Amino acid sequence: MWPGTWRKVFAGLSPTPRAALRLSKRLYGPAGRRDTIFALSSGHGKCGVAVIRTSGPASGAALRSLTGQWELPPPRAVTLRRIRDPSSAETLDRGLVVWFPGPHSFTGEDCSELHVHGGPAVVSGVLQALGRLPGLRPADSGEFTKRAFQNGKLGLTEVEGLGDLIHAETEAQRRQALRQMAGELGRLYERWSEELTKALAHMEAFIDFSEDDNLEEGVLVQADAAVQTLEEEVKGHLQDGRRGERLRGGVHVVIAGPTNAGKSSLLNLLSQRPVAIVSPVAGTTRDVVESAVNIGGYPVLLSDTAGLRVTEDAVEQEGVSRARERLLQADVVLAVLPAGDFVPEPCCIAEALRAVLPHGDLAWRVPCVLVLNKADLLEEGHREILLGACQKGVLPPTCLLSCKSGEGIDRLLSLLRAQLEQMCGNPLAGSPSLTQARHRLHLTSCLASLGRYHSYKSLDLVLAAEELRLARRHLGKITGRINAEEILDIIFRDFCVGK
Ligand SMILES: Nc1nc2c(ncn2[C@@H]2O[C@H](COP(=O)(O)OP(=O)(O)OP(=O)(O)O)[C@@H](O)[C@H]2O)c(=O)[nH]1
Ligand SMILES: [K+]
Ligand SMILES: [Mg+2]
Repeated sequence: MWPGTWRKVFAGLSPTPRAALRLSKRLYGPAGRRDTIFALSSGHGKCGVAVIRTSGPASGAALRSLTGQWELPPPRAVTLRRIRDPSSAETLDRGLVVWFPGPHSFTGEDCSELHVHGGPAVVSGVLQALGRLPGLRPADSGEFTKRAFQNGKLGLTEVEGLGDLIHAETEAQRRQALRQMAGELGRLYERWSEELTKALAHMEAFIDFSEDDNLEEGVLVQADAAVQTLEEEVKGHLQDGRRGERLRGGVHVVIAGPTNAGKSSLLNLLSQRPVAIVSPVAGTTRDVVESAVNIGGYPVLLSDTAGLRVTEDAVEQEGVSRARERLLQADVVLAVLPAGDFVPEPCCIAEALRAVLPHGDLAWRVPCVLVLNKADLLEEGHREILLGACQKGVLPPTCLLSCKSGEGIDRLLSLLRAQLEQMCGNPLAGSPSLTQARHRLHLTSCLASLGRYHSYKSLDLVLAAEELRLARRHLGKITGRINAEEILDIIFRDFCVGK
């Protein structure tokens, strides 16, 4: 049997304001307690099933109001219920409901989920009904995740991993995000933080008690050794060629070469759609044309650029200077040359490649793949001459390609994949990579503090200990153990509503 007040609410009778306030306090807790938030957690637009989530102390009451049943479903079990508008008792849908009493929920608070039919009218009907319940309000972007963090359910690096998982577009990105979300990166930083704490404790003990004889001699040496080991580890972690960040943000591959080599044709071939204009007119491409593609599970941002040549045309000159600029930002260069230019005399390939690469340097720090395009136009026997020439000497990995017939595309893809693998690493192997510029910033500051610790340690132990404390603070900012609202806002801003 329901309590009398409940029966009144369910009968659609509105209680007096005073009684309503009392009722609301009984059901939803006293004012000043945390709001209960709700949002559509699945994607927007028409879909088969939409998931609406609530989190906060009034979640249970909201579920009771919407299902019209006093009895809450068993925890974490999916139950079919009629979902109704509490004020009019009108049926909005029949759907699945799940009750997650805190602390065993995503946010750590009482949570509920309503799985309803994904039509816009059903979804807006349920959202409006929720909005009319006392103590409930629509969630802000990332608020569910923020509450999970504040209730200790997730560390900051895990939160970032979750955000990356939501945005992951390729398999390698997904693997890296899952690993970070599972807490591996966070645990690494926490271990470092603990080691610093230990070293700091030893130093402080020495500072405070070294007058007494009962302190071991080796305490300071031990702390110093621990700091040095840590320093090496942090340095190694930072010198990872930005693999985690590259995998997260995409590898920048720049297509460059002389006019009419087939650069735009190659962009279109790799993108599998006509992204850029292709024409027999030399100097067709002027702006940098970008296209995001997935190559072997790695995210790649391809840039097609203006053909490199000396020209009187002011617009084309601007195109060429943009191409040069983009080349300087490349992670990998795809240099495209027309194969026919180098037969039967293949001697000047290196010369032509130098004209493409920055500073005319074949040993430039950025990896390069050489594409000899329009292989379909080669005469019999010329392929062998070219391939033979490319295997010798200073040239980067080379492939003969025809954008027209598709010949050679498999070899090009495998050359590219090899470069990407080397650059991004295997996200499942080895120690986890740092994935954000934010991590790099704090780790660099941490190293700087450790460096100052070394300068101070023989002069002033108190100052040296202070630097260890600062180093630990920098690590803490990565995992969120130091409560800094500004870092939180930066991270949660990237989340969408309902996450
Ligand atoms: N036969 C043959 N023609 C090709 C091939 N690739 C491109 N072409 C042709 O070569 C011409 C130039 O191709 P684009 O892709 O516009 O060359 P581009 O390097 O982007 O040229 P610009 O933007 O002007 O520097 C077009 O007519 C293409 O159809 C190929 O593999 N074989
Ligand atoms: K062209
Ligand atoms: Mg072009």
